[in-house]
Amino acid sequence: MFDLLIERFNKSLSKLSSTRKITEKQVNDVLREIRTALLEADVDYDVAKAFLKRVRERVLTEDLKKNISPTDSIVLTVYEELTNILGGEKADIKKGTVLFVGLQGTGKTTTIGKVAHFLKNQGFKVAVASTDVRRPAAMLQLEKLAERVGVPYYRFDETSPVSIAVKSKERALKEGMDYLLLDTAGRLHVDEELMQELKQIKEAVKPSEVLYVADAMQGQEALRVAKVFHETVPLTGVILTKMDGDARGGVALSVKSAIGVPIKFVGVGEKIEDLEVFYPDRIAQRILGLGDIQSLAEKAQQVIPEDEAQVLATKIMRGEFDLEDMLKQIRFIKSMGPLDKLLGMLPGIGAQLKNVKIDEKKFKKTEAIILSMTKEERKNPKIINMSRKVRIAKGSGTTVGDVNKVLKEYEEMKKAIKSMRGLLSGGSLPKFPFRF
Ligand SMILES: Nc1nc2c(ncn2[C@@H]2O[C@H](COP(=O)(O)OP(=O)(O)OP(=O)(O)O)[C@@H](O)[C@H]2O)c(=O)[nH]1
Repeated sequence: MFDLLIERFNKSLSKLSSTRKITEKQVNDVLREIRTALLEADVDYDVAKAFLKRVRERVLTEDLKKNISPTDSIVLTVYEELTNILGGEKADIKKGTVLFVGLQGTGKTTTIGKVAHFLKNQGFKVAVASTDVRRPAAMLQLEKLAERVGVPYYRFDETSPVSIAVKSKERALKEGMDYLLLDTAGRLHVDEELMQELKQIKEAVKPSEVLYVADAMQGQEALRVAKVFHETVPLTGVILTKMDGDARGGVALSVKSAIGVPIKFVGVGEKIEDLEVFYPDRIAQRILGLGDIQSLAEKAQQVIPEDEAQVLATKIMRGEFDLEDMLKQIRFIKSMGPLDKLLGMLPGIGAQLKNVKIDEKKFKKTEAIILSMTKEERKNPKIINMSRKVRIAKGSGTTVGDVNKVLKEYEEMKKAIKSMRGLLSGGSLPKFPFRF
C-alpha cells in the first residue's frame, strides 16, 4: 500500500535534508518530482495539480515555520496538504442501518464481515443481512461470515430486496442492535435496474450510512463508477478494498476530492481482521516515511500485555535488550500478523521494504535456536563460543551458520533499537516533524 509514493516522496524530500537554505528552484524541483510520483501512483490529474499548487503557494509565501528548519517546514506543509486530500479527519460510522453498495467482486461481502468483526470488537451489537436475492451463493457467503464473526445473520423467505431490507431493519430495532449491515446486489457493471433497486431500498430503510465498496486495484475506474452510484444513492463514505495488492494507492488520494466523501476503512488482506480504520493524518505520515507509530502502538496494545510491554520498554531504554527479549519480540510480532505490513508502519522503514521478502517460516527457526540456548546464553550472548554454537545447532536441528545468522540479526536488532531509544525516552509519540 502506497509503496511507490513512500519511495518517491522519501527520495525527493531527502534531497532537501542536507540543505540549510532552500531556494525557489529547489522547491520547484522537488514539487516536479512529487508531481510525477503522484501521477505514476494513479492520483487523479486534477487532484494532483491542485495539491501541488497549494503546497507551492504555501511554501513560497508563508513564513517558514518558526523553530523548525526550512526542510522540516516543507515536509510539514506537504504533510498537512496530504492529510487534507486524504480527507482531513478520521470518519466515524453512524449507528443505524449501513447500506453497502458496489460492483460484484470488489470485496463487498468480505468487507461486511470485516466491518461486523471490527464493530463487534468495539463492543457494539451488530447484525447483518443480504438483499442479493438473485444470488443465493452471495447470501450464503455472508451467512457463513456472520457465523464466523459471531453476529446474527437475518434470513427471510422473501424474494423482494426491499422487503428483506425493511424486515431486517425492524428486527434489528427490536433486538436493540447498534448496527445493521445490509449487503446489496452486486453486478458486473452499473445497470438501471440495480440503481432503481438501491434507490428503493434506500428510501425504505433510510440508512445512516451508504458505503461504497471499491476495489483499489481498479484505479481511477473505481472512482468513475463510484460517481455514478453517488448520483443515484448519495454515498456517505467509501471503503477501499485490496489496498494490500495496490502498490500505487492513488485512488485513496483522489476519493475525497473526486466524490466529496471520506474513506472510512481500507481492506488490506483476505482475512477478517484485515481492515484498517482510515486515518488521513497517519496515512500521510506513512507516505512521507514518518511512520505510523500510533497504529503500530494500537496494534501492539492488542497483543502485548501492558506490564510485559512496560518491562520491555524499560529494558530497551536502558539498552539491556537480550536474546530473551528478542524471543519475546518475535512471539509478539508473530501474533500481530504479517510482518511486512507492520514494518511498513515504522518510520523510515516502509520505503526500504519494497524488495525485502519476509520469510515468516524463518521465525520458527530463530525461535528454535534461541530456545536451545541456556538462560545464561540468552542473557549474555557474548559467551556463545564455537562449542556452544555447535550444541545450540544440534539442539535446534539447524547449522552453526544458522546460529551465526540469528546472532547477527540480534546485533542488528539491538543497533536498531538503540537508534529508537531517543524516541522512547521522549516518553510519548514523536513530535512532528520527526524524520529518521
Ligand atoms: N487481497 C485482498 N483480497 C480481498 C480484500 N477484500 C476482499 N478480497 C477478496 O476479494 C474477493 C471477492 O470478495 P467478495 O467479498 O466475494 O466480493 P463481493 O464484492 O461481495 O463479490 P460478490 O460476492 O461476487 O458480489 C474474495 O476472494 C476476497 O477474499 C482485501 O482487502 N484484500
